[in-house]
Amino acid sequence: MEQFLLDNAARHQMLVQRFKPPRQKTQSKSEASPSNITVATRIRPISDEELLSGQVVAVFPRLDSSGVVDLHELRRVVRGFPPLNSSSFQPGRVFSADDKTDTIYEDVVHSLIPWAWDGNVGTLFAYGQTGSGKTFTVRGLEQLVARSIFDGELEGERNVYVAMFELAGNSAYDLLNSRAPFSILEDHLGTTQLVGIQEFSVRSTAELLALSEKANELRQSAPTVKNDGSSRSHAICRIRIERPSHESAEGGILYLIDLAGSEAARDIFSHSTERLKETREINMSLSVLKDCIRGVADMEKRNPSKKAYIPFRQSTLTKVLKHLFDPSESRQCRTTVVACINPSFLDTGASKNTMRYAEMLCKS
Ligand SMILES: Nc1ncnc2c1ncn2[C@@H]1O[C@H](COP(=O)(O)OP(=O)(O)OP(=O)(O)O)[C@@H](O)[C@H]1O
Repeated sequence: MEQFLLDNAARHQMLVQRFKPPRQKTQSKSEASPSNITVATRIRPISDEELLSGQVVAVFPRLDSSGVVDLHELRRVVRGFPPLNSSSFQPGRVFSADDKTDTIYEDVVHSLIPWAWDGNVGTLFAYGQTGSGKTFTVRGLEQLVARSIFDGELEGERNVYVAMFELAGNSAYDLLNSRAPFSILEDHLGTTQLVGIQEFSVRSTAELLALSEKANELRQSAPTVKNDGSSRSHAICRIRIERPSHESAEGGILYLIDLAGSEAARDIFSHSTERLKETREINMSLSVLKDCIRGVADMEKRNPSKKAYIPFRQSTLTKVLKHLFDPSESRQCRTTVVACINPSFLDTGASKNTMRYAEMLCKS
């Protein structure tokens, strides 16, 4: 299929130029949703390397601020010229290739900071296919978060503590302690404890960024078909914010989560047995996470008082984030999901899946 697309790149571009978008009937619900989940989609720029290899852009946000994204694929036919198959999505607040990380921060992430500062739980997930820009986005956001926390605009005194770790399969590694393994256990009160992880007190933006840099160097990566430096683990930065006068109370928490990239079946044909197992584990944990986020969104929307079954015990990632997903938890949580998209016409299958999921979260 890849070769077929590369051979027909010029036709793809010609048909895309002729495309006349139909009127969209429904409105995007992104931030207006009453749910505590904000959904955004970031379409990264196509790289020079991708252009040089003959790839073209297939994902286009409409310019009319309707929040609609058009995706175009060439259909393979037995006889005649391949026609264009176009589909459209409303995957939340849309950020295009020209939008900087600062804009995303201001629009959908910044509000999580005072929320956590006031003792609540704010979580940011970057989700998407391998090579779609998750690490780029989360690292950029981490810097802006670090500045906001210490720029003096937030009221009151707080102690800030940071832990950074990665989850690979059922294992957890401390990224601020030479990747030392640690355990994830539930205590007698049902609270998830990260047993043996090191947490550091930070007092300035520079201290927080230095820790983030250190953690990033230790993160597990391996080449995938789509990304030479692909992250093969979920990386989690946990920022705990404690009021000195309320040390016994639970502090606010901010999680910044760079999820491992999912890989499509056609991209894993050359993997070793170990890499296949790793990919299966990543895809499984992403699937459980999706079910959990969707479950919470559904529950909030349909009947907040009725407890629903949310399968958070089925993966290490969702066990760590139990407070988000366990219906018996009482902490106030707000979540932002940034769905990341590689705009290349070679990645349309994954891009469709990512946008469908974002769309579903907006509608739930
Ligand atoms: N908004 C952007 N602007 C410019 N370059 C970007 C942007 N987003 C991503 N890139 C570049 O695209 C490549 C892939 O991005 P990145 O490594 O962040 O993907 P990923 O989704 O984290 O991949 P994986 O899941 O495989 O780790 C990198 O070279 C990155 O620098």
